[in-house]
Amino acid sequence: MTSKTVGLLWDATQSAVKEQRKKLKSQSKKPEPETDLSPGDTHTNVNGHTATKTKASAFTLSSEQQQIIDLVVKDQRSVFFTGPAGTGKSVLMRAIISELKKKWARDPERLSVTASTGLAACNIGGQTLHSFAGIGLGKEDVPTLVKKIRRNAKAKNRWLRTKTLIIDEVSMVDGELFDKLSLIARTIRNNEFADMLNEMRLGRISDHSIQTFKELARPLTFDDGLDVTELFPTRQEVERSNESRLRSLSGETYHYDCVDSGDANIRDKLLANMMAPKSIDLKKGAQVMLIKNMDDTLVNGSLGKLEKKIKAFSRDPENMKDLREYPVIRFTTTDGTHRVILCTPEDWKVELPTGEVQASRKQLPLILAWALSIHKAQGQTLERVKVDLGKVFEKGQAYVALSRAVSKNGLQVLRFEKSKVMAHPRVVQFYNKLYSAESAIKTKKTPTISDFVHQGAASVSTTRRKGMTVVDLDEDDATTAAYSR
Ligand SMILES: Nc1ncnc2c1ncn2[C@@H]1O[C@H](COP(=O)(O)OP(=O)(O)OP(=O)(O)O)[C@@H](O)[C@H]1O
Repeated sequence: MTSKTVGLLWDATQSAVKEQRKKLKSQSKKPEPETDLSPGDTHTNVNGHTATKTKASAFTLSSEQQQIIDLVVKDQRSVFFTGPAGTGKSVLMRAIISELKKKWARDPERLSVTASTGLAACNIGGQTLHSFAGIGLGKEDVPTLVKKIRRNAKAKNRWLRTKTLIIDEVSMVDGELFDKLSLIARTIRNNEFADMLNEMRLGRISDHSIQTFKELARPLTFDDGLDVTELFPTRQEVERSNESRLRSLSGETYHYDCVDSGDANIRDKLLANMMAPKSIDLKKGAQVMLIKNMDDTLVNGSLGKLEKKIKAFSRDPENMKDLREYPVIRFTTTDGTHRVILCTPEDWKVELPTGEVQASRKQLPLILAWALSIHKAQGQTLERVKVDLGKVFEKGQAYVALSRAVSKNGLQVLRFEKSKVMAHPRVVQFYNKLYSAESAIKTKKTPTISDFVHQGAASVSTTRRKGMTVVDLDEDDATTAAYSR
């Protein structure tokens, strides 16, 4: 074998690949002495290992092989590794694949194992690069190939879902094809939804984006029995919606009150904006949202359904005698799988900068989630969102609501109108006043330390303006800017 590529190497140009090939030729003629790899190296040469050649299962990987595995698996670097015959490239490749399979065990689509030829692909249990890419022979130009891939749901999904791409025998991939693949990757993996939101934020929404938003009026259905969360401008609308959905469920209501502590004179005020509610009513079948990060896949914003309640001790060591019934929730996790969790009360604290706790609330980390207020949704990212723009939204609120969605596939928009989503003119003005750090350096005199020396209260703001752009937000701007993140 002559060469391998692991990782997303789409930024390599044809000339860079040629350059690599030249290097490889000279390297395989005259092997270099073994060198240490620094974590920053992404192009590495596998030199001869000293370990005796035994069965794959019987030997340990050399430190050089292990370093390359770490670069790929832990550091997630784009890595090109190669070396003369018999230096352990295939063994290393198998080890990398096995580590990556473990890493993506819950989401196997994230790893794509490919090779330039059918035989090589077979050897590593993968598919050919052409078949992964869905490009046939790949002779057409890039726009035609992109259209071809977009028509093929499976191929498109592979391009979108893959996080790590392995290409074995990469030296057999023609440089021109490599450049085409790089361009295809950039075109297909480009996040159209992020661009649409950005246009909205800057007040320059294109006709194409308007049309795309209008197409999002279609209803969304999911096979895990969970519904979209509808975002409303007011709390009253949220309560009405959640209460009516809860009433429509039959069965017993489970009521949970919070336990607040802290100075009674101020704690209500301090805890007023807390996500965790003072009390919550639940029923079997209720749609809920987790409001705390539990681990990597169960996060603030995860949606779930109440399955039942069971008797359990509170996790509070002081309340070990508190044998209460707590809800068991079936959550859909960030990786699309399901987890069934017993939810017991959690703590939320309001602290002074010194760490002193002023008030705290103990409550289940759950809220009803058929409906949510824009205010509470701020700062959340949601997999499934419904926004009816026919309702009254304040300037900037519609943008916040729509930008809560992770993707347009999980967003339903009713009664879309361009005028409803445009940013506040003052926000647009604010963004127009900004320019890049690079141009700031080019056009402005570089500040010296004397520019920052305090020269009396009255001169502070003008002194600061010498070297950098300071855009003062008055209260009004600050509010609208906060709404337009
Ligand atoms: N860490 C190791 N310790 C001991 N033996 C090893 C180690 N890595 C590889 N080997 C052995 O070295 C031999 C060559 O390894 P391998 O087939 O991976 O090399 P290669 O670089 O892919 O070679 P080629 O380019 O010829 O296909 C094999 O017998 C393999 O079992």
